[in-house]
Amino acid sequence: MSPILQARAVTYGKMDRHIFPFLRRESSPILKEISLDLQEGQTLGIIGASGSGKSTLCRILSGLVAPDEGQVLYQGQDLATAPVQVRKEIRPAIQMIFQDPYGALDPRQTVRDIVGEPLDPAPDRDARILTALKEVGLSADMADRYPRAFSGGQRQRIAIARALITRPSVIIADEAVSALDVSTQAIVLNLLLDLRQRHGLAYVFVSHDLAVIRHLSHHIAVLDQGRIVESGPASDILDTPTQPATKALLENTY
Ligand SMILES: Nc1ncnc2c1ncn2[C@@H]1O[C@H](COP(=O)(O)OP(=O)(O)OP(=O)(O)O)[C@@H](O)[C@H]1O
Repeated sequence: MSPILQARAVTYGKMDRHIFPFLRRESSPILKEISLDLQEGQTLGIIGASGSGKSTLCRILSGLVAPDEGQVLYQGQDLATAPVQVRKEIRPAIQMIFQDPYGALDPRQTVRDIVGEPLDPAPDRDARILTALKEVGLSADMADRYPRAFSGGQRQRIAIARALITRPSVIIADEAVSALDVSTQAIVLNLLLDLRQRHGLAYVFVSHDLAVIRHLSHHIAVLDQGRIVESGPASDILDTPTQPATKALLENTY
């Protein structure tokens, strides 16, 4: 099996150049030589203490931010240096879902506009919006309402519909269920599992909740101060951790 998404020796955030460009002070990078593979149709769980670099890694894997060193490869193509046409084709294939279903949706846009936003104008646009809503269990009559009319779980479904509409192969979910109450979490997780099965999606799934990670992940990578200190099959990492950082996470369920 060949990986669909790979990080190769990714280093990011080496300098405080945004604050004092003239000083160019060397600081410890946020991410250090990160290498990982995401297999097609599988889930890679990412765990790590607060500030270990999980959100930064998500932004880099999604192509929103380019690494300072190293590469992110989608089907072997470098997100940063592939020809423009290739990058244009890759962009819709990797989508992100964020933690905050309230903050992530523009309150002034209808659900139709929010879900259709990643699509270029196309004759089948409206039909695709309604299909995406149906995929996440929302009905067509919800399309003309505004986010404020929905519960947290429904808003996260809207965010998932928006991610699905470009027919991605990879979804990167950064604490995607953390803001939801436990029973809504279970419903949204089962929806994500169902979509993985139906569309052969691969997920990078960041969560501080190890039960959630165990439920979803085939493989797990443990981040500690910007480095991957341990990675492997989910059951190995969770049942027989070898690194102090992993043991601390398991003991504290931070
Ligand atoms: N824009 C930025 N400029 C400077 N430093 C940043 C920036 N974003 C994040 N950092 C720093 O990078 C480190 C990693 O942050 P990141 O948000 O990726 O960690 P995280 O593991 O997702 O944390 P949490 O679980 O608390 O969300 C932290 O030390 C943070 O202070």
